[in-house]
Amino acid sequence: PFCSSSAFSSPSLASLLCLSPRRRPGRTSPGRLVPFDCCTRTGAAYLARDWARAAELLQRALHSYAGLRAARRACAPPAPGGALPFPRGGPGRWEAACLGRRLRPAPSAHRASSAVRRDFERREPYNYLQVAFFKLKKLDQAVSAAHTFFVANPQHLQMREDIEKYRRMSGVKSDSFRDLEATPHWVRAGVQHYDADEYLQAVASLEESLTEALSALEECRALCEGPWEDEDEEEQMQPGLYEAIAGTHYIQVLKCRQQCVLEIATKPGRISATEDFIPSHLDLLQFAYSQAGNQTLAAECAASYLLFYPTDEPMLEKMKQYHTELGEGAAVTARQVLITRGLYFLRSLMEKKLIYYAVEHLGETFNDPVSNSIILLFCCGFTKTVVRIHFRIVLQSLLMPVCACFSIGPLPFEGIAVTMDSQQMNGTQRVVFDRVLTESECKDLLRLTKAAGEAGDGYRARRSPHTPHERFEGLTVLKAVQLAQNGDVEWRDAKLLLQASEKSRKIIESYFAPGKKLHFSFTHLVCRTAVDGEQEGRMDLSHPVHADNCLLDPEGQECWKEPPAYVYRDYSGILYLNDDFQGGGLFFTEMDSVTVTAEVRPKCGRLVAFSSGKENPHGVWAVSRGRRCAVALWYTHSQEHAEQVKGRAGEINTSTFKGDQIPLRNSFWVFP
Ligand SMILES: O=C(O)CCC(=O)C(=O)O
Ligand SMILES: [Fe+2]
Repeated sequence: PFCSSSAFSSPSLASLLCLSPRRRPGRTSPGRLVPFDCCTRTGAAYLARDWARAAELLQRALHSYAGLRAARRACAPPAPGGALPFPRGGPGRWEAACLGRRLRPAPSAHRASSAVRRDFERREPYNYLQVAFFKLKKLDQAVSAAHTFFVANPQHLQMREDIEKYRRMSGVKSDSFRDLEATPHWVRAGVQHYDADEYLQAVASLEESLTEALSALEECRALCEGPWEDEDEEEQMQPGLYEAIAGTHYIQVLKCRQQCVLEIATKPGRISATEDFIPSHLDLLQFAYSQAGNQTLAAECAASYLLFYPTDEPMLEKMKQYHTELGEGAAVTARQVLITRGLYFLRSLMEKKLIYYAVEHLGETFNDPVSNSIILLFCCGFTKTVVRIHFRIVLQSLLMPVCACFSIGPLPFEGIAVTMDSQQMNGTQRVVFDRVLTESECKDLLRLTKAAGEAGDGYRARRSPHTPHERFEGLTVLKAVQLAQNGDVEWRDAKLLLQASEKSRKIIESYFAPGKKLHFSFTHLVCRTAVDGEQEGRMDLSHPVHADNCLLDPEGQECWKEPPAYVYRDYSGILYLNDDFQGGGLFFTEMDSVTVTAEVRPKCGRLVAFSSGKENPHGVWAVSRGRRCAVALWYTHSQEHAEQVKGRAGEINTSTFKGDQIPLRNSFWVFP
């Protein structure tokens, strides 16, 4: 009955759904208030008739809006001349600091256009919410949303009609007609008492609502993940626990909990039971207790608050004050029941312990380029084994946003991004990483390619082995080192080539084969240059379609893993250095060698990596102008086939490496 509902014809539809361009919502993390003006996505979901998503986003926005108002209320400075002393810095600063503490992202991110604010004041989102719930066949929730809207908009004829329809519907209970915005009596009482300086009553009400919030959160936890391990036990931090909650199950737990908290937040008679609610209450409580003269409990609330925001300066300051007031001997501890909550909220202790655990147990895998993700997974309760199993699936999945709540220190290879994974490249074992090299590193390596043209090995600027329309210059690592020793190229550049190859090796190893060693098989710096005057009507490729470790037979749809193919190569990588040329894209095909499944445009710092077998036939489009340079890398699991600078360069003078060797010491390059 609601297709013609007011929700679809409301004049403010455009503003609520943000059909006009609007600033994107800020990045958010769990446990933090989402700016309530997150309607761009709501609008998209709504218009796409993705009711579940629309309902979720609307609820989240409503919840954030409520949180914002609560924060404003709680942060309103005390009236001048009242019983309270004026806080330091004056009321304006106090309010700003208080809001800053409560609202994350920053208060400015919560600013919404006046049209959207008006819509929220008029409870417009409930109108959309009722449609979404109705479509989702969640009648009870649809009715309460409709009722909530109607309470604030009794003149709304369309809604009046809708409400009547709901009333006549079988399966709709009369207690479904709830006002979801009605403030529970004890919250109201708490606020009133607070305002009236009746701190003791305020304390009682606030304690009651805190208990209520905790039990609501507890309910979600129990509902979603079963009983907790004994909170007091140090074992909690042991890997065993994470084993127990690891894997896909944990993803489900996280999803379930989010959903549950959301539902509770919009239940009638309940304050929003998010975790942010707890520290806000503790802040109010510590103030109320101290005003009521109970410094011990005030200090306990302050200590509990610090579990959530351990670096909050005003609270640390107060804590100091309480210590002085109570005397040195008095033990001030946080509330026992809040310890896990605090941990949960911040995850800081857990995070640290897990990182220590990871450092200790993960060894080299930990030091890999995607260790960001590994640590995040660890923080989310994943074990080493599970990390391995779920590694690739999990990276792109919901876990990333869910877990991205920790700030972690600088990591090796920080800043590298996975731009495309196998799925996005329509294949298996394919990936594109970006930012593996900086612009200046690309420049330095390009300088080396000049030497390749003059004195490089292999092709020495001869015609390409693949096409007469391009020149091909190659420089092996070995040759680069020799040239550096002779002073023909800068030593620093040669070393950079070694380092870049090692970095790529680590990246590829940890992405595709964590825990299993990958050795260099062959490495060279290659440039392909279009030969002027030979590009007209060109139909050939710069590099014909092939697989790297077998002989491709497109007709037979086979790939023969036998010599002369380099059958021991397991993974291939190409680290690109530039993009100032025409053509030259790398592409992947099916086994038929003609059906293109993915393309990669080279650019500085981009590393494409893939398994070297028949699952990855690939080729390079003709380079029709300019010069295309890359480091081509092949890796093998077989130690026997490991490329050794030493083995093949007997004449290398090892003294060159002295002192210079440090950055390469742990690399897989084998020096004398
Ligand atoms: O340079 C490229 O993009 C790919 C080269 C390649 O496939 C090869 O050398 O085997
Ligand atoms: Fe290749």
